[in-house]
Amino acid sequence: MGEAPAFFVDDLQQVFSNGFDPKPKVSESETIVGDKTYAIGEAHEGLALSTRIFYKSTGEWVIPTVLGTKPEAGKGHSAVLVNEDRILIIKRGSTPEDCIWFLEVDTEFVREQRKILGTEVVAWSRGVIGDANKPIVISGPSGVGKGTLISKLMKEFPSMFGFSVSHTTRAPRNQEINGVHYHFTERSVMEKEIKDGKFLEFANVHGNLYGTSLEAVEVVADAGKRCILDIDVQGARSVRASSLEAIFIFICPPSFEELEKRLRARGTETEEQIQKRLRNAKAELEQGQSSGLFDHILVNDDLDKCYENLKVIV
Ligand SMILES: Nc1ncnc2c1ncn2[C@@H]1O[C@H](COP(=O)(O)OP(=O)(O)OP(=O)(O)O)[C@@H](O)[C@H]1O
Ligand SMILES: Nc1nc2c(ncn2[C@@H]2O[C@H](COP(=O)(O)O)[C@@H](O)[C@H]2O)c(=O)[nH]1
Repeated sequence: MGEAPAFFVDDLQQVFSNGFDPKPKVSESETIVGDKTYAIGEAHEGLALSTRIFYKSTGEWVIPTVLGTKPEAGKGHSAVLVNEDRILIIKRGSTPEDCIWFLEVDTEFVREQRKILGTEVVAWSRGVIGDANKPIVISGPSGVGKGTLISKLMKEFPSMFGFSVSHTTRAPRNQEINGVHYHFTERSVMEKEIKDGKFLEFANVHGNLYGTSLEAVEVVADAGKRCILDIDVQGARSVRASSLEAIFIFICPPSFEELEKRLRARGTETEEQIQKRLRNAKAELEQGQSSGLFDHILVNDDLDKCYENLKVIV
């Protein structure tokens, strides 16, 4: 797959064998990936880039399902196939933050989505420069809404962010899937793996052992995504001391009463566990807000507002 390099075409006027009538494009690039040709077009400056796929073997054009945020057209672009599975788009005349994009055409994520949706799929993600590529560490007391915010981010930008799946010795909750939400493990096994140097960080949290394996972070990086870690304040401190350069965000509740309300309403802990988590929350809130460990502190009062602020940071 992907033997042919991509090229840039200005004012493409091509007519294709199946009579497909391509709308006039200001410019269009074509990238050959195996049997398929991905045509990425720019109709007008400011409008989103369009994608069509031409099947050489059948002579047909297909409009794929497009995931992720599409880039806006600029003053033309160049396209280069990378890793046989994504097309690097370099926009002309754009700001440094907006000039590099990737169109995933055959990544693991795209292949999975193709199966789920039963259609041809491509996924856009913005290329990142400098800080924008750093992993994101999200901490805050239990029940503040870290998981909720991370889920929203992953749902809106599925090809951009990847979740670091932690190990834990706590029992799975209903709906939690081993390998997706956590790697659920025995304490003795995890302790051995910690001794063997397999963990970036680990901590005793609310009476259980939690930790981020080096592999969990590598899996996300290997998928070409930006890693998100949901870890407690002790873990954040360990990551800060490690060689992993990350952005640290602390999420606060609007009040302690509201935190308690959310934790109870979630209905996943016993009364004893809730009390333990609330006791620990007091210390975490003090440390989180005063230690200088965190680059950003967000108050999760209104969920949508907090999410918008999170998006601005990341
Ligand atoms: N801004 C918000 N307003 C009201 N409820 C919220 C808000 N954010 C999250 N919640 C709710 O609060 C509960 C706890 O949220 P969530 O499970 O995301 O917390 P968490 O910080 O990930 O907790 P833990 O650290 O224990 O995993 C959930 O029921 C969620 O729906
Ligand atoms: N230090 C680490 N803390 C972690 C990790 N994974 C999760 N956590 C934190 O644990 C608590 C409780 O989580 P819950 O799923 O049992 O509610 C929460 O604050 C998480 O942020 C980890 O790998 N390392």
